[in-house]
Amino acid sequence: MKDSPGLTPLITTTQIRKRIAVLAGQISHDFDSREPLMIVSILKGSFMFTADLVRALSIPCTIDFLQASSYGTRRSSSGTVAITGSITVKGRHVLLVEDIIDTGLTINRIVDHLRLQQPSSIRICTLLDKPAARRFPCTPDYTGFRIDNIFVAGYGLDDRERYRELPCIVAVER
Ligand SMILES: O=P(O)(O)OC[C@H]1O[C@H](OP(=O)(O)OP(=O)(O)O)[C@H](O)[C@@H]1O
Ligand code: HPA
Ligand SMILES: [Mg+2]
Repeated sequence: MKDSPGLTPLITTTQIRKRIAVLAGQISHDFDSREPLMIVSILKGSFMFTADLVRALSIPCTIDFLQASSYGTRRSSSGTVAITGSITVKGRHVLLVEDIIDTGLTINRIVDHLRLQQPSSIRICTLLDKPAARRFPCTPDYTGFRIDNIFVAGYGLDDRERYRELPCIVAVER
């Protein structure tokens, strides 16, 4: 990160790649005997994780997207989640793919929103989990890395819309 002063590498590209291989193996095993798994990627933050995760799966899946936004240009949640996008999950086995679960507000709003359509099941896969920041309960079914209560960016995650393109996760200077 020579060109980005203030950024401390936290999780390397290699660590991410290896961890995704393990997660994809577990997911492929758990959903093996079911109908095609319905991947629902929560944008924007999960675009890179989703792209790498689905390529590592060995089971058939479909891929849909919802956008959920609550941080905007802040480093703390606004407390209001704007959800955009329309998908049909009735009768499907859904795997929500998130980049990070922080307070837990976004994932709770999305699960409530989708449950109204009566999917067969909803499971949650997150690359990062910040349990110390939780204000709304959530226990993900698949977790890449548990991290401390610090603001991070890279690999899809942003700090005021910056750094999404980085191939690794960095801690952002406060
Ligand atoms: O658990 P929470 O406290 O709700 O935080 C997690 C959510 O916040 C971020 O989304 P953001 O609102 O920044 O939108 P973005 O993905 O477009 O950056 C992140 O991508 C998660 O979806
Ligand atoms: O630590 C974070 N980084 C980027 N986006 C986020 N959204 C919730 N927590 C974070
Ligand atoms: Mg964001």
